Amino acid sequence: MSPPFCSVRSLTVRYGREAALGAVDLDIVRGERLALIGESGSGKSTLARTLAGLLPERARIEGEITWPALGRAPVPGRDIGFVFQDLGTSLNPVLTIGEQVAEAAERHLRLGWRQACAHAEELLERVRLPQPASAMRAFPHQLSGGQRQRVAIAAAIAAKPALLIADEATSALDVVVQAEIVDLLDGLVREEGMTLLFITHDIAIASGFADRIAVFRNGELVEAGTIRSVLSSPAESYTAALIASHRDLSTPPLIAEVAP
Ligand SMILES: Nc1ncnc2c1ncn2[C@@H]1O[C@H](COP(=O)(O)OP(=O)(O)OP(=O)(O)O)[C@@H](O)[C@H]1O
Ligand code: NI
Repeated sequence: MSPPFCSVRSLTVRYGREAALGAVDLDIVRGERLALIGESGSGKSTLARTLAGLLPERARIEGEITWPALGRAPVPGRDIGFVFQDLGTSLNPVLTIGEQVAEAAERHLRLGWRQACAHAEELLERVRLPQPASAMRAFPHQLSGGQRQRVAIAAAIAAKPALLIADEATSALDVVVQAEIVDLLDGLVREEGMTLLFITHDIAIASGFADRIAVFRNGELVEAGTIRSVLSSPAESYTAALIASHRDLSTPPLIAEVAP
């Protein structure tokens, strides 16, 4: 067996007195699409931010995170790309789409500005943004929410990160656009061989395309396993309740797809 991409051991994270994440053990397999699910406040984003080195300074971390497949500590932005939920804050309103994606390429790939702009346009094509050449000159407010999220994804993958973290990246979008973005992420990680950490509170979205699922509650990892095993025989009553609360999952065809 190849070494895990990332190995998390006894990870505890505190912002204040209480642990936001308590003694989490989790391996992330290279190339897998791992979904983190769980209700609001369960610690999903805390785990993602810890991996990406994006915790606030006052946060205290105990435990160990190693990157066996990488063989060194990841450089955030270059080895790990991050896409957030908030379509407003991840893009700068006063910079053009082209400038922001090119800036990411320039910074992480050490390209000259002209090359970075050419690369940015290719990236906009890769995320299937309509009319990438003219979109380069557009400002964020001129795009739809789904288009802005495509731009954020383009910036996140500019340096070809080994790990892409999407934290509720589709939650602010309507259902049809959500599905398009999930489809895009799925295609990109397959083509680029990226590992995807997909965070959602929506178990239906997670089960639609992820390989494995990790269920969080109150800062603890409740269970982790393949989508098939977790959906068909959840080990924990909490997971069973999450599944049962989702009508789409308790009715065909999804269960039929998942059942052995
Ligand atoms: N920057 C912060 N400062 C203080 N407490 C925080 C901070 N970020 C998160 N927390 C707390 O840590 C706990 C875990 O929060 P976290 O954001 O990781 O959960 P989550 O599963 O991502 O929730 P959501 O689905 O709402 O995004 C919560 O109790 C939350 O209030
Ligand atoms: Ni979150």
